[in-house]
Amino acid sequence: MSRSCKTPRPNLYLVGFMGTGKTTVGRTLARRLRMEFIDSDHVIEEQAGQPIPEIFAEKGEAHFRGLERAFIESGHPASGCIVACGGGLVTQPGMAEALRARGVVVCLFASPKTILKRTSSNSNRPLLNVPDPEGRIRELLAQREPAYLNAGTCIYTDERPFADVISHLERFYRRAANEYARKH
Ligand SMILES: Nc1ncnc2c1ncn2[C@@H]1O[C@H](COP(=O)(O)OP(=O)(O)OP(=O)(O)O)[C@@H](O)[C@H]1O
Ligand SMILES: O=C(O)C1=C[C@@H](O)[C@@H](O)[C@H](O)C1
Ligand SMILES: [Mg+2]
Repeated sequence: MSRSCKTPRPNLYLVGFMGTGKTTVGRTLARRLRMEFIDSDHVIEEQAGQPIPEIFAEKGEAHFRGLERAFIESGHPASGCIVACGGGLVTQPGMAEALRARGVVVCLFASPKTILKRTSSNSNRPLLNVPDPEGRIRELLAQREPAYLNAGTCIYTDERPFADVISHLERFYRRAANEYARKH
């Protein structure tokens, strides 16, 4: 607990596919709840001194997944944070359990069309830098869907104003944080 004994602040982990809003939603909610905001992608880039596309190109995806695992296991504070996780982080074996042991987990969802629209304006996602990004999104989403569904409570974000997603998440977190504190 990072604030007061009356206010449990377990970490909130936001997981889900690229472009579902983990970073933007997480940053805004953290400001509102006065929690620290951390983005696993940003921490990894900072520590590696390289942007993610370069890490993928020079060291490979498996190396990047190892950095994500190290970040979760020992690279961030134990409470008081909203953690936007990289899109593939929770799909690694054992990672959903590791997140649930450390806090509240919410998965943001969106349809392939929405994801395509939200990710098309930047090239910082090496897995989508391919000739047919929509096909790649569909393929990866189908592979990953079981892992996302198993990770935690899901919130659908299609056609949903940003403010709605944030208030829904805030209500859910307040309830889940109390429950988490009772159990831990
Ligand atoms: N509910 C929403 N409605 C409209 N646009 C949204 C919504 N949520 C996020 N966006 C927009 O989608 C884009 C991608 O969002 P964001 O970078 O937060 O996704 P992400 O889940 O963190 O992706 P990644 O896994 O690649 O880091 C941003 O431009 C953001 O403003
Ligand atoms: O979905 C994924 O596998 C990824 C999502 C991004 O957040 C980055 O973590 C990276 O580009 C890989
Ligand atoms: Mg992000």
